[in-house]
Amino acid sequence: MVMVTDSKPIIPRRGLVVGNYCHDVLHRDGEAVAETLGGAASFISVILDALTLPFHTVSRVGPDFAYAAATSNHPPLIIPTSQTMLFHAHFGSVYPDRLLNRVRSCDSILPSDLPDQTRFGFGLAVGVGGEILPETLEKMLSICDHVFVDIQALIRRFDNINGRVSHVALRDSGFFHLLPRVAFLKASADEAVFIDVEEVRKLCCVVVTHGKDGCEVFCPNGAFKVAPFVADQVDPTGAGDCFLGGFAAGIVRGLAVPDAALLGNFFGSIAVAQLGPPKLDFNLIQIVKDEMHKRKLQGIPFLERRDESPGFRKPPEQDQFYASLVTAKAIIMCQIQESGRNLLSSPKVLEQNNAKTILSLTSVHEEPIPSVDGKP
Ligand SMILES: Nc1ncnc2c1ncn2[C@@H]1O[C@H](COP(=O)(O)OP(=O)(O)OP(=O)(O)O)[C@@H](O)[C@H]1O
Ligand SMILES: O[C@H]1[C@H](O)[C@@H](O)[C@H](O)[C@@H](O)[C@H]1O
Repeated sequence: MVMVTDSKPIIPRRGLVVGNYCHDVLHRDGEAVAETLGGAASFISVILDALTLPFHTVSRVGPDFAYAAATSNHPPLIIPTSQTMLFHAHFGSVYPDRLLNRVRSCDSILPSDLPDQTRFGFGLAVGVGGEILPETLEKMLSICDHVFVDIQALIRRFDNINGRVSHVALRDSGFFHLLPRVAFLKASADEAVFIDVEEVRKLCCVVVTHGKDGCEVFCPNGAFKVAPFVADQVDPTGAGDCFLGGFAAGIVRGLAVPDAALLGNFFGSIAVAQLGPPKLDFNLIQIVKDEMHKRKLQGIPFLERRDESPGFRKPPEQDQFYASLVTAKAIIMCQIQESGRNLLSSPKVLEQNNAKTILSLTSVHEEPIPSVDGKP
């Protein structure tokens, strides 16, 4: 368990995002519908940038990397002897459970790739194709105050012939001994079966995402559910990444854990409504930032809150926060729809964006406001 040594208010110092960018080919019901920039680091960058949280990215790609312009703010390390990781994802009614093949792999991220002389306020270990080694995570834990880990970076394994993604038990992954130094471990419901949640929550907080049903948080001193936002799912890819980006940003910006989880659900629901990394308008995201500012807990570092109950109780007036996010989402989705129309009529802009996506966007829903603890 991480020890609390500092009782100063948390200051959102620079973050460190570690995980390879990749190329994704998305197939809906057997048909290739888009090629996009992928990798959890790319989805998370969009969220952290939109919320103006400064961070440094460590990511490896090959010279064939097709999205240099889209990642110019957070450039990857281009390894001349390697190639960019490539995934083929299959989803839709034929594949209700997304099927994922790693078609090409890329070099691992080594501890020596991480900066030596810098200390980071927070870290995100967000590998997609087995590129994060135990020693790399160990170094992250030593140079970052608080580390958020996506379990997909730890337990994925790949078939030697077709690259089909499978999983090993977290206990057998080679990372288990590091859990007591991790702040939050995020797993999707499919991945959570590879851990003993009751055992792991004694070591670090576990956040389990449940797709359209929102998420659950399990900490040593409490567990709760957080309600989802309604979305028309176009592509499930990156939902978990955007969830984690929103959740981590919420924690770093000083929200209570249930509020941060709500923010994760918010960004997860925006992600599934678009193909590839979401496009977010900075001015509209300001609404979300203003709401976050209002909800900020003053003066209590989150790791301290973790050991006390207040950070894990449903915070006062969270339904109001939910309602504000619903309103923000309606505006953001309208804007996305509008820019999608513009993008489709302007192939040049599509190229500039460097997202070779075929955009397919959602309609905006009026959402009922459920109770945020998941109870009717
Ligand atoms: N259909 C949906 N409608 C609304 N919200 C969704 C939907 N799907 C996902 N989300 C949001 O995104 C979060 C993460 O989704 P999910 O549990 O599918 O993660 P995941 O399987 O890790 O995603 P991926 O691996 O595709 O990135 C959910 O907790 C929820 O908040
Ligand atoms: O781009 C995506 C994304 O980052 C997902 O989180 C991951 O599940 C896939 O492996 C990847 O192709």
